[in-house]
Amino acid sequence: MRTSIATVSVSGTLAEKLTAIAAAGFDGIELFENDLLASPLSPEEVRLRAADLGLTIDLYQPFRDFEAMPADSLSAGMRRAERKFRLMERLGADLLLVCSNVSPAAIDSDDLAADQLRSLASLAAEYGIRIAYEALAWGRHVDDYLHAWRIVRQAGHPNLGVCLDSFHILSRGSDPIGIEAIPGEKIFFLQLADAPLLAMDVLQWSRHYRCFPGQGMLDVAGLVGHALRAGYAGPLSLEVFNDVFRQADARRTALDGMRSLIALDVPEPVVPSGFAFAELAAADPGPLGEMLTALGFARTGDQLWEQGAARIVVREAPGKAALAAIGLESPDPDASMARAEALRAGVVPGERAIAAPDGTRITFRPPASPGPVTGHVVEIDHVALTQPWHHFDGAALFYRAVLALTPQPSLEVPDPYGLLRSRAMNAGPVRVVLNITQVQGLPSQHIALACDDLVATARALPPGLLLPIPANYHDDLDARYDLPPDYRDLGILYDRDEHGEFLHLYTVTLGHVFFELVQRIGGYRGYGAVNAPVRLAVQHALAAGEGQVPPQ
Ligand SMILES: O=C(O)c1ccc(O)c(O)c1
Ligand SMILES: [Mg+2]
Repeated sequence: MRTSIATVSVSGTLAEKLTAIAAAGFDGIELFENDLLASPLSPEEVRLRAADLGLTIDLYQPFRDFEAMPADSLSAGMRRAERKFRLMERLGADLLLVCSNVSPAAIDSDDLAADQLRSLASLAAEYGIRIAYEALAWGRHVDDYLHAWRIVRQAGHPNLGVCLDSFHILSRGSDPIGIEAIPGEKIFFLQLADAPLLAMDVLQWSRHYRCFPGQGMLDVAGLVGHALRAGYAGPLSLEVFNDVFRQADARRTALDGMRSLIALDVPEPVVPSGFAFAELAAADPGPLGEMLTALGFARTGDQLWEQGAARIVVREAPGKAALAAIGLESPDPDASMARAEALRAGVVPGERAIAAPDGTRITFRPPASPGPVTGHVVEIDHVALTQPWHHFDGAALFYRAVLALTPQPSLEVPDPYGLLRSRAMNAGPVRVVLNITQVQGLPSQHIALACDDLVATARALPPGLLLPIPANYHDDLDARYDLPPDYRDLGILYDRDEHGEFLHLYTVTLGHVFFELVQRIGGYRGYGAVNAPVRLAVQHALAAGEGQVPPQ
């Protein structure tokens, strides 16, 4: 299918937007009026620029507050429309989006709306232009797509159809099945946007938090299916209003948008079945090796450390210690790689690996048998990756679309200097936690190792390896739960949910990485996020050289 994107979805001047959109491989654009108004390019120049870049102008928008107005404002509306039709001739655009009226002056009459839209469509026809009528979720009298369709049907003009927008439909909780009752040729345009589930005014939600399909929690793919079954044959067009995208790099955003459209279309994902390994790199790998030894790992190869099914590769490379790569076990590594490439993942030159947006290399391996049992570590429980704030939605889309992980709701965690947003993505035992940092944030990643007995593990660790946890934390824990005194003595953090309990502790940070040791008891599903503020505060204090928290 043809792909399109509204110019409002990416940052920059109109010229920059066009360049970024073309570079990502889109076929066309929805030209937003404000982008044109602010552009020094004439409509003819915009038309030429788009054509040179291989882009068609699929839609011009928005045209507001036209229908169902008192009779005396009709001529002003028609005059305004005629100017826009002439403009569209210059642009070479033949589809105008008309949003349902939000004006307090609008009259609650479908007959009037249909009559006036019929007049508009007749005038448009003289210019070879068609009108796509869209129900805004906050429209004054028309806020539902089926209502908009009833008015279009009543108007009965060949140059009048509906524009369906997944956000307006799904945000109101309307059932998209009704789309299948609309003849495909009367669906003039299909706009796609996802959104996180937020309890807020729908206009604010739409104008600030829309995101690309797969980045939020709406079933955009299901809605596209209904439109295709109705016979819709126009472009799949992304229309995203998002405060972060307005500031982020346009090329990156446009590529994310393209990836989200490809993901709607690619067949069955290849779901990874486990972690094959995590790879750390450091100019001086010595301290990493020492820490792994202290954690009970056996060195089983030149660069390989193993314990149970947990495998850590330690490589010498310039820079401070950092997480460089993740190996995922795949039932079909070649198919995983092919899917990643189809979804425009960057392939690392000379390697069978792809690069995640945060730079982490990802490779796919067939499942392997576990290594030696040398301690209580059983496997890698999760990997936590830090993302810059403006890459968060892009990263979520990458891990969901390319790696077939299922996103969990975002959590917000207070940090001494800001708020950390955290979102887990998982597929069975493969768990990746994306953490957003703020400017002052600590750019650290961590590997969480699952243990079968955390108390025994902690007892065996040499002093100085663990992050010291303030006594206040354990005082509060004691107030809430009746826990073994070992937890306080060993600095173990604790959480529970309706499924079970979670014990965890953290090592000090080496370069940009630290380890977490975790024990899940009875199906606990989370990641101890309630305890993250304590960890972050202690890490900040240590990084600021505020010395050691006094031993308890
Ligand atoms: O927020 C708006 O006003 C607006 C305008 C045009 C659209 O297509 C839309 O979905 C929303
Ligand atoms: Mg829309």
